[in-house]
Amino acid sequence: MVEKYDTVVIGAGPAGTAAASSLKAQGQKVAIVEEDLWGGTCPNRGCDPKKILYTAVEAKEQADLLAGQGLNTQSSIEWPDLMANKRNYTKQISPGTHESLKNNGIETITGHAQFVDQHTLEIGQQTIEAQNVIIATGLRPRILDIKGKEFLQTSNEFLDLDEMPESITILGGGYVAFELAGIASSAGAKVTLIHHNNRPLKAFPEKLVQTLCDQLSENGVEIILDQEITEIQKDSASYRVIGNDFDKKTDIVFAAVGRIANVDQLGLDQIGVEYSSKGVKVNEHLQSDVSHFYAVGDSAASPVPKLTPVAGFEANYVVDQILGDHKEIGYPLVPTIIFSLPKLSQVGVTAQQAEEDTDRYQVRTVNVEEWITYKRQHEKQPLVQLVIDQKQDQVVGAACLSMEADEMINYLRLLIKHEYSANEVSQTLFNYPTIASDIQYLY
Ligand SMILES: Cc1cc2nc3c(=O)[nH]c(=O)nc-3n(C[C@H](O)[C@H](O)[C@H](O)COP(=O)(O)OP(=O)(O)OC[C@H]3O[C@@H](n4cnc5c(N)ncnc54)[C@H](O)[C@@H]3O)c2cc1C
Ligand SMILES: NC(=O)c1ccc[n+]([C@@H]2O[C@H](COP(=O)([O-])OP(=O)(O)OC[C@H]3O[C@@H](n4cnc5c(N)ncnc54)[C@H](O)[C@@H]3O)[C@@H](O)[C@H]2O)c1
Repeated sequence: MVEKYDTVVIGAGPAGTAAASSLKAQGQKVAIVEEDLWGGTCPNRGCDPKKILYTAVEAKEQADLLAGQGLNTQSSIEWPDLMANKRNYTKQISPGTHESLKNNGIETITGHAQFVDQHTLEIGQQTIEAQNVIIATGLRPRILDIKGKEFLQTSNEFLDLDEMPESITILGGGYVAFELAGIASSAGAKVTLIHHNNRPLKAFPEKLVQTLCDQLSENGVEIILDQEITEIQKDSASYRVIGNDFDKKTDIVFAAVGRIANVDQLGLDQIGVEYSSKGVKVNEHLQSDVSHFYAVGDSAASPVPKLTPVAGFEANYVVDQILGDHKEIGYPLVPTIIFSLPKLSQVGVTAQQAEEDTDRYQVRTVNVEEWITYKRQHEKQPLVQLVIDQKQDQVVGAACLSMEADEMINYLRLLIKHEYSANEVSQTLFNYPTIASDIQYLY
């Protein structure tokens, strides 16, 4: 007999598990299908393991800045120990997530989901039916279609390296490329980052990106711009990375050139659900062309950055839709961050957007190097950029390059969202001297 469910969720990452758990809690009969690791990218091969590695390199970099300033330190990264620390965390994620879904009364099915018709899907030998479908299958790393592409590795392998090689080359100029470059360089590798045009991290302000690149270069990362790589060759124990006028030997090559949606092998074509490499085409209710098929998180071609908090937000929104709410989705302000060395984060109206309407917006960039927060840490050229709406006399956007950028942008996000005026900020008392108290001097 074919088992029937109210909702089937495909993919057990942050988006899928959040949707399945909420629907079950609301009394639905729910199944969730996962073909690989329960918990998905973020806790197994993304944010969390990356942050464990980053925590050690961040501590090392901060200690290095204080060397000779009263801190005796000879810190270095013991990669195998750090990797053991990471694995100790990640090893319990998949079984733990699976167990918790089962304990919540959700039917968990391991395997690759494939649609037979608009209500029926097969997972191996098993066939199930569902009234509603939520696609939450995430993204996978894009591999460049070049000669020798079989030699390219991805962030998946980087985050599970047994040893840090002497030299590594990273192709790409986005989130992953800059985060891996910082970690590997701090762990002692000679890192080369190769980007195909002259504007890496193009969603972030040019001045801050340029300063980040300068600082990485000073710390030994070779950043090569405007170089299209056409071939990877294997040379006994190493590789050659080859471009038009470029040829470099390296121990390992990573492709960090974007990610593509895992929606091309679900059998969606024959049932009329439209998709592209960006994900399932969705309307403002996160519904596909087939109205009972929803897509959430990384596998939805929605107009927002593909991040864990966004995945959770979209999952909760779709749960409400399925349970009968019909309002259009309205996204909150989404802060973004690159965990590079230093961190680069932004929120709200960007400097690029501001430049398109200079009557309305003013951009103010402040070098906060002399401020106590940064002086005591001996940070080099920390920058904060504010975008001010001159008509409303309100800060509407912010970007920050510093080791404090994560929390600084979290605070600024709240002030922007709640439209705090400079006067209100000056009337607010924060612990001093902290990142929060710095904001009073910025406003
Ligand atoms: C290296 C790296 C670092 C990152 N760091 C951050 C960070 O610091 N902060 C942040 O907010 N975001 C970060 N992200 C992004 C974050 O991981 C994703 O936005 C988040 O995981 C999206 O969740 P999701 O549930 O949509 O997709 P995923 O977490 O990718 O989950 C999708 C799941 O679907 C499964 N699946 C796919 N196809 C099928 C199928 N046919 N049948 C069954 N199951 C299937 C997959 O195996 C996977 O488990 C990072 C990503 C990477 C790669
Ligand atoms: N801290 C975080 O929140 C975090 C960290 C890692 C990943 N992520 C998520 O994962 C997604 C994927 O990250 P990503 O870095 O793989 O993709 P990305 O889209 O951020 O960057 C890809 C980069 O590769 C470049 N590129 C494309 N083709 C190239 C080529 N032939 N040679 C060299 N460079 C080339 C692009 O111009 C772009 O700069 C991010 O967009 C983000 O949603 C988030």
